Parts: sequence; C-alpha cells; structure tokens
Amino acid sequence: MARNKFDVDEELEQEFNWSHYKRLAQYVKPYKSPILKALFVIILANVAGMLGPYFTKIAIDEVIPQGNLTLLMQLSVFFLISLLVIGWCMRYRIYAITEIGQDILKDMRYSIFEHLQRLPFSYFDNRPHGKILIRVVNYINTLSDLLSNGLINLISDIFNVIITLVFMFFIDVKLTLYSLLLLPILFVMVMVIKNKQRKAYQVLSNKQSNLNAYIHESISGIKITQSFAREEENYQIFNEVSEEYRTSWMKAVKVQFLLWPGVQNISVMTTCLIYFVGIRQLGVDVTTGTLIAFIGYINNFWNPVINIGNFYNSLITATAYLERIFETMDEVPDIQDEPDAQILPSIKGTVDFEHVTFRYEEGKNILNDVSFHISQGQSIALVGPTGAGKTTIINLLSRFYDVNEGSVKVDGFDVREVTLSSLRTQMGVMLQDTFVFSGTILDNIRYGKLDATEEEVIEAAKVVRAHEFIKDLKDGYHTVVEERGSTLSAGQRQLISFARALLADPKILILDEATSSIDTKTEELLQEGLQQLLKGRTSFIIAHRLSTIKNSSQIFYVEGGRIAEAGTHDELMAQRGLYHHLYQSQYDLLQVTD
Ligand SMILES: Nc1ncnc2c1ncn2[C@@H]1O[C@H](COP(=O)(O)OP(=O)(O)OP(=O)(O)O)[C@@H](O)[C@H]1O
Repeated sequence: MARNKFDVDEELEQEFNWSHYKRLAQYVKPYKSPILKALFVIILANVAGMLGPYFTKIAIDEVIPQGNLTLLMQLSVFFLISLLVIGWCMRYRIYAITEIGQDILKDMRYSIFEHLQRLPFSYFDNRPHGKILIRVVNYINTLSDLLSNGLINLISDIFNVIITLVFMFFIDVKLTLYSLLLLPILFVMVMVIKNKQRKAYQVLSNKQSNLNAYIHESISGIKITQSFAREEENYQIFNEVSEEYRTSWMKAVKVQFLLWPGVQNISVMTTCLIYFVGIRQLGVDVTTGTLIAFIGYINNFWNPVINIGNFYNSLITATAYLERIFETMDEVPDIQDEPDAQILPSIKGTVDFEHVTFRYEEGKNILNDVSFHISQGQSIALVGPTGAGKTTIINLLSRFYDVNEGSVKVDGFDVREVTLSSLRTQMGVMLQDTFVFSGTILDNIRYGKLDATEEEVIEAAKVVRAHEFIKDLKDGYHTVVEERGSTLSAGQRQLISFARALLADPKILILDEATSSIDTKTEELLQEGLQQLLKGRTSFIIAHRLSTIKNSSQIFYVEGGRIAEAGTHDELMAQRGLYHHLYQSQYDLLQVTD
C-alpha cells in the first residue's frame, strides 16, 4: 500500500464479497447455545403476544354475545398471564442479547489487536496511527447493534412473521392475501437503495478515519503545535476535515432513511386496504371480531417486517466497516516465521552481514552490498552522518525488516530461518525513540522479562545509574508514570529504557543513541557500569557523541549505503579519513564551547 496521510482517503485493497458475512458468522458460532436460549425466550414472548388479539376475537364474537361472564373472566386472566410472560421475556432478552453482542465484539477486537501486534514496522510506517486505532475501536463498535439486537431480533422477527402469518391464514385467508399485496414494493425499494447506501457508508468510514487520524496526530504533536503557536492553522485544518465528515454523514443518512418512510407508508396503506376490504365484507364473510383481530395482526406482521428492513439497512451500513476490519485482519505480515523456521538455540553472539542490500522503498537503496563479520563479545560502534543507514543496520539484525539481497546471520543462522521470538528474546534493543509505557517504573523496566524480581530490576537500574533518580521519586520504583513518560526527563526515560534492555540479559545488545540525552557526568558513570556488563556480550552502539565509543572493538563509519571505514579508534584516527575528520570537528567544537 502507498503511504497514507490523514487527509487522504484509504483505498479499499480488498473488495467486499459475501464471504465476509461467513467470516462474521464464525465469530457468532461459539455463542450458539446462549443465542438459542435467547431465541426460545423470544419465541415464547411472540407466541404470548399472538394470544392477545385471538382472545379479543373470541370475547367479541362469542363470549360477550353469549353473556358468559365466567369465560370472560377466564379469558382476562389468560390475557394477563400472557402479558406477564411477555414482560419477563423482554427483560431476559435485553440482558441476554446485549451480553452475547458484547462478547462477540470482544472476540473480534481481540483478533484484530492480536493481528496488529504481529504486523511489521512497515505496516505502521505506511499509515497514520489514528487510522489503525479507529478500526480496533470505532469500526468494531459500529457492529455492536447489528450483532446484539440486530442478529437476534432478525431471527425472532422472522419467527414472528411466520407465526403471525399462520394465525392470519387460520382466521381469514382472503384478508391475509390482501395484507401481502404491497410487499413486493418493499423488496424493490430495498434493492434500489442497497448499493447507494453501501457506497455512502464507505465514504463516511473514510472521512471518519481521516478525522480520527488528524486528532491523533494533533494530540501527539501538541507540544510542537503550541511551541510554534500553530493553533489557528490547526483549527482550520480540523474544521475542513470535520466538515467533510459531517457532509458525508448527512449524505449517508439521507440514503439510509429513504427506506424507513417507504416501509411506514406501505404498512399504513395495507391497514387501510384491510379496513376497506374488511368493512365491505362485514357480515358477509368477515365478523367484527375477525376484523379487529386482523388489524392487530397486521401490526404484528408489519412491525417485524419493518425491523427486518432495518436489519438489512444496518447490515449494508456495517458492510463498509466490516470490509475495513477484515482488510486489517487479512494484512499478511511480511515479516513472520517461515513454516519451517527453527528455534534459535542459545547464541554466542557472532553476527554476519553478507552482501546485504536493503531499501525501504523501490528505487532507493539505503544499504548497498554491505558485508561484515562480528565475533562473539565484540563491541561495534556505528557512526556516520544523519540518515546514513546506521539504525537500518540494527533494524535488519533484529529482523524488523527483511533484506532485499544477501543475508544477515546470527551464530551462522540466517535470521529469516529462525523464529522471530527466539531471535528477539536473545537481543536487548534500545531504540532511538525511547518509549515508556503507562504503569510503574518497575513494570517498565520489567517489560522484557516479566518474571524478574524487584532486586534484579534494582540491580539493572544501578548498573545504568538510573537508581539514583528513581529512589528519589515519590514512590520509588512504584511511581506511576504516564504513557510516553511525559513526567520524566528525556535522560531519565533513556536510563529506564537502558535498564529494560539490560535486564533481559541479552547476548547481543543494541543501543541506538542510548545516551544522547544523558548528561556527561551520568554518562561517565554509566559507561563504567556498562563496560562490566558488555563483557562477553556482542554489542552494537550507535552514537553521535564519539567520545562515548572510543573504546569499541571496532568502529564502522557508515556513509552512502556502505561501510566506508572500519577499524579501532586509533586505526581510524591514523588513517586521517572520514572518521578522523568527524572526530576532529567534534573535538574542535568542544574546544570552542569550552
Ligand atoms: N521506515 C522508513 N521508510 C522509508 N525510509 C526510511 C524509513 N526509515 C528510514 N528511512 C530512510 O532510510 C535512511 C537511513 O535511515 P536510518 O534511520 O538508518 O539513518 P541513521 O544513520 O540511523 O540516521 P540518524 O543518525 O539520523 O539516526 C534515511 O534516508 C531515511 O530517510
């Protein structure tokens, strides 16, 4: 898929087909038994509801003319019982179907979330996160009514129509046939509106998604917005996106509600027709009781027909959202375990890049035929200009992306041939954008090793010199931090991520700009701890501050999609090439600032 911006409508990569409903049915299947129970109760209510008009007919046509008071009393008691049964059934039905609907939604939400967790970086690179979020929350919620009330009501309404028809045919065949006369008009209307409605809702879902993406982006970037005083500009953009949403909503609703008045009119016309035919035939072959009962049954018949029409309407509406939901679930993770992937045994930590060529996008190679060998326990520093491809190298090592040519090997195993989890659990990665999750500091450090004891967490924090600031916090390690760690300084967030990477006790440690926000004094202390910790482990360190990587076993200067220079600090300085130039310029800068 092409990259997508908040104001660009997403293309539908997969057209809707009826099998989507089959898939939806798979989510309904586990709830067969509670659905059947609810259905039974609903049918019971329907049958009880049918008895009312029938009792009225008997009372008017037979019991009252005979003046049989006892029978009239008995009929009244039955009528009352039928009303009580209906009341209880309704109560049960509301609770049961809401529960079933919510359970199904929960399962669907789980499926989509579980799938999202496995999708590769490239999926998230290509779309605004707000557009992903809306699928998991809002789109799934739109199915709520369809799956709770809609589904069960549909079955109950179908039963209702059938039972009513049986009663109607039983009482008067001719009047029943008149009642069905206008039904075909309804079918024609539904067919005509269907496609228009689906298209209108597809547009609506797109506009909803755009609005969500913009709000998400605006909240994420609020600090920058306020620092640049861009609020006015943003109001305007928001207004435009919001107006598009409003317009598409109005269009969709206009189409959707074409059906409703149509159905109402047909039902009123049918009632008029029955009065007309019934009154003309009164005393010929229609009794007063029959006519009154029939008017009751007409309502019993048309109400569920209207409901079925509405269900169909919701189904068409939901289709636009279902397409998006299943499209996300069908997204094939291009980074996933091969069918014959093996578990990477406990590694020593050798790494080989063999003729690696890589590009994020067609036509723009980021790495070109890169090869190197790293022995167990070596520390490798990756330096070079911004955008040269340093992070890309470590992304390939963790298999966040796959190489286009060549191979990346860990202990001789091609990373594509082992399971992702066995590979990644043996690596401690600290990425450039340090992320702190909402929860306690303890939880955050423990993130990659859930069974770590508090002592182990503290130990890791001490090594990276995070302990000093954590112990001074209000609740120490149990202090709750917000998502993204907004209450911590950038350096503190880095120290926490550092401790998190170390705690996992990885054989290969990857540190991308791990110390860029840490003051030089803390960094010196941290380096001491780190030196002990790096012993016996292979490590990749990306750093712009060259003073921090001078002691590395090897330094790679990455530029122009290749490793332009490689060697120890002393060797590279002696070469007087690119590294020397970079080092010298940093050194000069330091002299000037001093
Ligand atoms: N997800 C992505 N999709 C497309 N291009 C990308 C993506 N990530 C990085 N790039 C591009 O790949 C190139 C290398 O990026 P990389 O992050 O590896 O650079 P770097 O050397 O780590 O830079 P820095 O020192 O600034 O962190 C850059 O030109 C960047 O624009």
